[in-house]
Amino acid sequence: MTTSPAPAPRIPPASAPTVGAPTEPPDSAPTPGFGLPGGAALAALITAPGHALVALDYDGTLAPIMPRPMDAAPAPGAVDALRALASRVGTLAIITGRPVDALLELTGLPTAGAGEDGLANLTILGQYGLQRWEGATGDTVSPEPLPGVAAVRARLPEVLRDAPPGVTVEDKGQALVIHVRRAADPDAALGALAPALRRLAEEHGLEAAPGKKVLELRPPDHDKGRALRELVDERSARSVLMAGDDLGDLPAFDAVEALRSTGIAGLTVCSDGPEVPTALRERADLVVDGPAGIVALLQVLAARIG
Ligand SMILES: O=P(O)(O)OC[C@H]1O[C@H](O[C@H]2O[C@H](CO)[C@@H](O)[C@H](O)[C@H]2O)[C@H](O)[C@@H](O)[C@@H]1O
Repeated sequence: MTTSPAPAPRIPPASAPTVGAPTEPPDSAPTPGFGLPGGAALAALITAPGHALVALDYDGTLAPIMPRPMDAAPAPGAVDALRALASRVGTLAIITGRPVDALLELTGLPTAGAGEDGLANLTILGQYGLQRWEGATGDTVSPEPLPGVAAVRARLPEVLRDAPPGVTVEDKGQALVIHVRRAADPDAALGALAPALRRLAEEHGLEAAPGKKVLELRPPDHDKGRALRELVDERSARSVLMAGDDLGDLPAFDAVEALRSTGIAGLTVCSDGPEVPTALRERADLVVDGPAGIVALLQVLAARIG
C-alpha cells in the first residue's frame, strides 16, 4: 500500500492575513498542521528578519501568467509588498528566468539609485543567476552570452520553419525561449518541436529546459538552486523562504531542503494555479492561491515583522 504525504497547508489570498501560520505570534509554536520544518523557518524569519533571505520567482509567482511575456505585469499590490519587505529583511531576492532589464521594466522598479528608494536589500538574479542587479547601487552585472546562443539563434528559423501559427521566440540575449502558449494546440506544438529543439541545444552546448508552455534553450550549469545557495552563503542567511510555481523553481526547492540539513531554517511556498507541476506543489511546505496569495503572504510577513 502506498500513502500520499499530507497536502501542504493552503492559504487563500483573501484570508491570508487572518488565518494560518503567518499570523502566529513570533514566539509561539507553529500552527498545528503547519508542520516543522516550514513552521520553524517562518518563525525564524519573523523573529530574526535581519538574518532572513526571502526569494521569489517572477512569472506565475509575483505576476499572473499571460499569453505574451511582455504583458506579464506584477499582481496588484506586488511591488508595494516587495518595497515593504525589502526594508524589513536582510535580503529580498527575485530569482527569475527573465533578463534583469525586462524585470525592471515590467515591475517599474527603479533602474538606478535604488538604495534611496528603500530597496537597498533587494537583489535580482536574472536568467537563472547569470545576471545580477543590486538595489543598493542599481548596477547590473551580466556576462557575455555563450557562443552557442548565437549559433542556436541563427539556426532557429530553419528548425521552426513548419511550426504552427502562434509559436514565438523570446530572445533573452543569454538564452532563447520557444513559446507555444498562443498556438491552437500548445502541447501538440511543443511535442512536435521539442526533439529538434533539444538536438539543436545539445549541438551547441546549451540545455533545453521545459517550463509552462515553453522550452528554454539556455546555458547549462546555471539554475535557481545554485543561485539561491550562493546568495544564502554570501549573506550568511539563517533562514530562507523560496516561492515559485514552475519546474525551473524545483532546484531552488532542493537547495532549501539541503540548507535545512546545515541548520538553516527553510520554507518552500508554491504559488498554485492550473499549470503548476504536481512535483512542485507536492514539495511545497505551504501552498497559496497564485500571485494574489503570494502578495497576501508578503504583506503578512511585512506586518508581522513590523
Ligand atoms: O523564473 P520565472 O520568473 O518564472 O520566469 C520563467 C519564464 O517565464 C516567462 O514565461 C512564462 O510566463 C509568460 C508570461 O506570463 C507566459 O506567456 C509563458 O507561457 C510562461 O512560460 C518568460 O517569458 C521566460 O523568459 C521566463 O524564463
